[in-house]
Amino acid sequence: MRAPCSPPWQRHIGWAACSWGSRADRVQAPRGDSTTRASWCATRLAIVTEATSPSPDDLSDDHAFAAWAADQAGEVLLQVRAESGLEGKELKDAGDAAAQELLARLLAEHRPDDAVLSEEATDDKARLDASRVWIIDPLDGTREFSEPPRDDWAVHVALWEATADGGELTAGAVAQPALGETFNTGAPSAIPPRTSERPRIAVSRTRPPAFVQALAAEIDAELVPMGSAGVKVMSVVRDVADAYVHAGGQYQWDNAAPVAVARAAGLHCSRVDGSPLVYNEDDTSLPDLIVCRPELADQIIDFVKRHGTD
Ligand SMILES: Nc1ncnc2c1ncn2[C@@H]1O[C@H](COP(=O)(O)O)[C@@H](OP(=O)(O)O)[C@H]1O
Ligand SMILES: [Mg+2]
Repeated sequence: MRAPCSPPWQRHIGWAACSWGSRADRVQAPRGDSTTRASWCATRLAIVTEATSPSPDDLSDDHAFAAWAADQAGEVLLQVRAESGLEGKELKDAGDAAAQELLARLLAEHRPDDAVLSEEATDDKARLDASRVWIIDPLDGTREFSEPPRDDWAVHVALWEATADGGELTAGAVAQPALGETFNTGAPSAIPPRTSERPRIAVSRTRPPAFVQALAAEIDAELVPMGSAGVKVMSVVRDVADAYVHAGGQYQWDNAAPVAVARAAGLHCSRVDGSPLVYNEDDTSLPDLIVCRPELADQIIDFVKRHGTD
């Protein structure tokens, strides 16, 4: 029996591992190309999650559904990482495929009338005429996912809804499975008081934009590199950083759910020039953003207006 203080995802993993057999006779992914192995993982692992469904009443709430779906995909990803025996690109592909398969299935089952925009699926332009669109990134920080024991990877689930003058993000969740945390708009985070006098700016660990170094020098900030857009936004929610500043490329799925969660927590979210972040546009590219404590926004936007992002 597992210790009662284990977080839910650990208890779930224990149950899932048992359902596959003991360590000695555990079923291993088949040999073969990465597509075959990824598909094996997706099928086998998706089955595991069915036992943890909450009641349909709970799931009629979009905030609760987003949190639950992100959490479920996170558990599957933890299992792929721990149980598949895959590494490197095969592990990335298996994670992407398993989380996509699960989220697509949960959305089809619980939100059959809604459109979906996913990093891992063909972009069905019917979403442009839909009133409700789920914008999902089944695995953000894919590179870090494939480098155990790194914990800077996430699952993103956001809901965009049409309004009279366009549309807006109305619900969202970001799971950080390796931390056992799922941040969501149903229970908005209270931002802790700032613990660092010197601003901390979260940046991409592998491709930090050059202008952010100049920004940091001007406002006497420290750069905090990490993987995953969702993890960087949640680092501001968690008071691990005070701002996330990015430019040079990103897509709607990379930042929709993180922005929904950050906004609900009262953080500033905008493009780097201060203009609004607009979702469910035809072009999936949404290449830059700022998420920060409100008191830092003017300084950052002013820097970009003076220096640009090149
Ligand atoms: N210049 C760029 N062009 C396109 N996508 C980018 C990008 N910089 C970051 N991203 C995407 O943003 C996410 C976070 O990246 P990073 O960890 O470097 O900050 C990653 O998503 P995925 O992991 O879902 O592919 C990555 O692909
Ligand atoms: Mg991503």
